[in-house]
Amino acid sequence: MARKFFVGGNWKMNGTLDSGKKLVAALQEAKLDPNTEVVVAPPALHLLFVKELLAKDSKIEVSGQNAYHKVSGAFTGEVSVSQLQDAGVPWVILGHSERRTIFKETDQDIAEKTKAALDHNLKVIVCVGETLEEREANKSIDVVVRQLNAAAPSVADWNKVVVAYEPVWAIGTGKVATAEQAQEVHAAIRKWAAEKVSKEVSDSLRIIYGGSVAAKNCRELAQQPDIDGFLVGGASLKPEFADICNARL
Ligand SMILES: O=C[C@H](O)COP(=O)(O)O
Repeated sequence: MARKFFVGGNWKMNGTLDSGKKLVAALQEAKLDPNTEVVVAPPALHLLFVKELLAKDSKIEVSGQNAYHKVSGAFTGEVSVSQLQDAGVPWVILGHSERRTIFKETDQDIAEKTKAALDHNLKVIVCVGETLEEREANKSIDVVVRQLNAAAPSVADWNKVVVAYEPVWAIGTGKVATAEQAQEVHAAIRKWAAEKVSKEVSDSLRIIYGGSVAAKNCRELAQQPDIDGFLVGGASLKPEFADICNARL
């Protein structure tokens, strides 16, 4: 089954309203591959502004970078899944390694958030990936499988999920995983899906790669059989993001 190429731009905690406006204008002017699904994740404060700017080009959707699983209440500083739904934000990134490492989110937290997001009709980019220490101990696949096993019971409809493999050691470091290293883990994720979920889900699940993706390395990665797109950090703030969206052209 052909899986639609997916490229997410995670702007993280960067930019201003003005720089967001310029990024949107650049995307609207770029000639993007119509066979690529493009999603951008601005900071929470900028989400609605960017969504409104993009409305002229409905092909590009917006995503939250995180959400809290409770619907409402005394959770100062959080944005809930239901608030994203209410605001018409269709996607949310969950389990990003910066949430796991800096903000100490656990596999259980991410499972709860995933369930809540899907229950509120959001589509979810679930992130998994190992640290450098875990890779050096040959535990990359064990770690990713552990993270997926924790999230899987929360998923009733895998069509609403994209899995992002993001080795922590490759994020923002300029050390991109080689195409072979990334493909090996992506193939293991697809095998996991076939065994734990179903062959049908395994065939259709989009597994995207994140970690220092740039215009100069995206094409080789995009040619791997189990790499269905990218989650891009730093380069999503630059004009080269359009080239990354067009990696399969
Ligand atoms: O969400 C994106 C990833 O953390 C990758 O970030 P990066 O492209 O800056 O390495």
